[in-house]
Amino acid sequence: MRAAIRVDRLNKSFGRKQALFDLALSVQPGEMVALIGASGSGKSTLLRHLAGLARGDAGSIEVLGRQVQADGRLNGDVRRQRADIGYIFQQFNLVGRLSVMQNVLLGGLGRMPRWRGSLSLFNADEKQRAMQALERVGLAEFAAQRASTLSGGQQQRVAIARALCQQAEVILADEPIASLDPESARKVMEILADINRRDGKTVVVTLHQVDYAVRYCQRAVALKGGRIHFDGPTDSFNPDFLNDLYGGDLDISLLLPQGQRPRAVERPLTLAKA
Ligand SMILES: Nc1ncnc2c1ncn2[C@@H]1O[C@H](COP(=O)(O)OP(=O)(O)OP(=O)(O)O)[C@@H](O)[C@H]1O
Repeated sequence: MRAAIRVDRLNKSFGRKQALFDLALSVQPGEMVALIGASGSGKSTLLRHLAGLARGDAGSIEVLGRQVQADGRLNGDVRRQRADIGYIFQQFNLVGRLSVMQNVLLGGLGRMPRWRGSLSLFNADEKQRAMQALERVGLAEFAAQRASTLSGGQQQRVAIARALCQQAEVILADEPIASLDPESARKVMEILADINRRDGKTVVVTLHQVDYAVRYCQRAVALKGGRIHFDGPTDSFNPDFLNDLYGGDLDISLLLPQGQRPRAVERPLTLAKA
C-alpha cells in the first residue's frame, strides 16, 4: 500500500543547532499516530516539514504519494498539496472577527480558483459542507457567531471543522489540546479519533500528554533530541521507557492511564536504532 506519509533522511538545523537528524518515517493511510517527546525534541519542527510549512536541509517528504519537498526544496505545487493536508494549530488560528461559519468555509479556499476565493464566493455545496462539518463537531448552533466569542475548546473544534470542510485526507495536529481543560481536550481528541475511524483519514498528532496518546492512538513515534527514539504500539509504554524519554523529572505514573500505572511490561519495547 502506498504510504500516506513518507519521510526519508530528513535533516534540519537552525543555525548551529540541529533539530532533526536523518529522520525516516512511514505512516500508512488510516493510521492515527501520536508524536511524543520532551519539549524541544523536534515534534513541531517535523510536523511543519510534513505540511511544507518549513524546508529541511536534506532528505525528502512525500504525502499521499506526492513529493512535498526534497533536498531543501519545496515542491513548486506545494499550495495545491496543502489542500490535502489539514493542519490544526495549538492556538487554533481562526480569524476571530469572522463568523464560525466563515472560518470553516475558509478551509475550502485551497481548492478554489484564487479569484473566487479572494471574493469569498462560496457556492451552496460549499456552504452545506461547512454546515455539515460544524454539525459533526457539535457546533452548528454557533455558525453565525464571531469565532472570537467561543471558548478555546470550541475554537479548536471549529478548526477541526475547517479541516473537514477542506476535505483533507491527512490531518496534522500540533499540540491541539495543550491549552485546553481536560473536558475540552477529551472532546477534541474524540473528534479526531472519530474522523480517523469513520472517515479513514490519516491523523498525526503531537501530544505532551502521554495518557491521551495511549487512549487515542495505537501507534506512537517518540522523538528524543531530534532522533526517532521509539516507534511502536502505545500499549507497550511503561514507566522505564517514559522516564528515559522525558528524563527523571516527571511523575511518570500520572502520565499513564490507570490500567498502565506501574505494572510489568507485557510486551518488549521496540526501540528504534539511533
Ligand atoms: N524557528 C526556529 N529557530 C531556531 N530554533 C528553532 C526554531 N524552531 C525550533 N527550533 C529549535 O529546534 C528544536 C526543536 O523544536 P520543536 O519546537 O520542534 O520541539 P518540540 O518537540 O515541538 O517542543 P515543544 O513540545 O516544546 O513544542 C528546539 O531546540 C528548538 O529550540
